[in-house]
Amino acid sequence: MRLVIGSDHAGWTLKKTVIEHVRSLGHEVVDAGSFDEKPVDFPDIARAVAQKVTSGEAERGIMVCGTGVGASIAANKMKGIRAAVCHDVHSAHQSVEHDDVNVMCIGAQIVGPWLAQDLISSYLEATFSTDEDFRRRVEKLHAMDAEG
Ligand SMILES: O=C(CO)[C@H](O)[C@H](O)[C@H](O)COP(=O)(O)O
Repeated sequence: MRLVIGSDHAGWTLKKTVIEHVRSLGHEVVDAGSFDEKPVDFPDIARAVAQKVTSGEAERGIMVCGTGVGASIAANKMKGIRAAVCHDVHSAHQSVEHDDVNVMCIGAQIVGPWLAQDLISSYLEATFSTDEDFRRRVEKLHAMDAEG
């Protein structure tokens, strides 16, 4: 899978671990920044991550900020994005299986590198269910996007 991965300054250190882990699982990474510890506004990086997902340049995204909250709010402003903060393994895979989440957000001030790697493995192994209930619900999310 091709993934776009971004962070703000608060997530920058964890992003390096995330990228290494994703590559070790055999996935391709597009690095959307940030590239150092200089303060950067999370909406700018979340926008770049979201655009690479909605354009098809990447299949899914991962965003790391301090809490994951700002990143998920920002990414969800973009049409076609279903972003979620996932700090437990169950949410990391169910968010894809049931909700077709395409940007997972992690808070570097909340989870350590080992849990982050488990979250990412669960997220990447999961696929969207073919169950019609889940498909119908996500169709309703698409309809909400279209309403603006
Ligand atoms: O967690 C975040 C947004 O939800 C950000 O990554 C920042 O950590 C948070 O906004 C605090 O900002 P600061 O510039 O790092 O003090």
